[in-house]
Formats: sequence, structure tokens, C-alpha cells
Amino acid sequence: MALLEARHLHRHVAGRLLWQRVGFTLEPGQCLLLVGPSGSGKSLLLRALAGLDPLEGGEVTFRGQAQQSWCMPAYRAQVMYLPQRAVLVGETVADALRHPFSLSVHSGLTFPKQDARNLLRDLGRRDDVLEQTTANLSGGEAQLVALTRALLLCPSVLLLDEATSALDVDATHQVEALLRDWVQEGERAVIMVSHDPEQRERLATAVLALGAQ
Ligand SMILES: Nc1ncnc2c1ncn2[C@@H]1O[C@H](COP(=O)(O)OP(=O)(O)OP(=O)(O)O)[C@@H](O)[C@H]1O
Repeated sequence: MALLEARHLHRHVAGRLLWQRVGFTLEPGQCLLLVGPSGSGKSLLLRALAGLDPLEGGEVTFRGQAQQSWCMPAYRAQVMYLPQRAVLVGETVADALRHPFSLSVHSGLTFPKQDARNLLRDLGRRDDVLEQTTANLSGGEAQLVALTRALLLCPSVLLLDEATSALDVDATHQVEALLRDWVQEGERAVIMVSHDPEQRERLATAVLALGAQ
């Protein structure tokens, strides 16, 4: 069964039609790259898929069930959106990674500290990264911590808004490798906004284009 499906989506902003007749089927193992010029509405589409903005028209289903019929916190725990600018709650990286595990929607999960360390190591971070102060992280480091936090929460679909935009080449390749492995390890898939045509070549199993290309 498809993980996420969208049919006939459309969206206006301030009277301007941003996109229409948007549709796709996201199967397990897929990495769908969402492309389009700045302002074409890529972030707004991810937000709609995450259930953060109401659907203006059309339908989104997750595991065959309409988005509106899901309990929203449970839906968003499974169809997880990472904004372009990471928001980290907590004084240290460990605190920020642990924080969502205190929320009732994740009450069945325990913070896996060693997995966190391993993931961050795979992403090229130093061994003392968990003790680092979140306020002092660079934009790229914050992106990596936010991605790690998301992966630790075991979603089914990751909606990534330019998750590598602040990263150097090595870290970008490490994230891509991690995502490629992650989608193969279970019933999982990724939708990622990207402005990089080479990243599209390396990572995409499918491409969805918004606006003029
Ligand atoms: N809450 C809002 N109210 C009004 N207009 C908005 C709102 N959010 C976004 N927009 C507008 O909608 C358009 C699409 O925004 P969006 O952030 O989705 O674009 P994008 O394709 O992700 O751009 P970029 O590649 O630059 O990140 C932009 O013109 C933006 O100014």
C-alpha cells in the first residue's frame, strides 16, 4: 500500500493561484524530490501534507486513510515535517533530542541516547556533540540535530524542507546516504525540497515540480 497519496491539490495565496492539480503516490522506499522556483509554494505544499495548513482543495491520504480522519498529533508523528530553519527546544543537544519524548504522542518511545550518538557520528559530528549548547550551534549543525531528532522518533514519512541547505558538501553527502539507507530499512519514505539538480540526480527516485521549470 502507498504510504502517502495526494490528489487534485490546489492552493491560492493572497488571491494568486500557486499550484493546482498536484498529485503523487509515495511508496515505501521512495525519495521524492520537490522542486520549483523560489516562491512556487514548496514549503506550503509540505505544510499541507503535514496537516499544518488546511487543505484548500483535493485529498491527502496516509496509509489509505484521509488526512482529516486521523488524530492530528498521531498523524504528524508519522508524517513528520522539518522546517527549513530548525527549532530546537532545550539547553543542550541532548535536551533538544530528548524533549519530544516527553510529549504524550510519543509516550510509547524512550529516548535512545546511544542511537542519537551513533546517528550524529554518522553525520560527522564530534563525540561531545550531545553536550553542546543548542544556542551555539551553526545553522547546519542545527539542521543535523533536527534531522537526528526526527529519525529517533521513527516516523513513516519525512517531509524535509531543504534539509541540506546549510550543509557543506561532505555533510550533505552523509545526510543523503543516511536517508537512502533509512527509506530501505522499513515502510518509510521521504519528500524533500531541493534546489540542487545534482542532489536530484543522486537521491531522487521521483521528482515533483511546482511552477515553471
Ligand atoms: N502565511 C502566508 N501568507 C501569505 N503568503 C504566504 C504565506 N506563506 C507563504 N506565502 C507566500 O506563498 C508563496 C510560496 O511560499 P513558499 O514558502 O511555499 O515558497 P517556496 O517554494 O518554498 O520558496 P523557497 O524556495 O524560496 O523556499 C510565497 O510567495 C510566499 O510569500
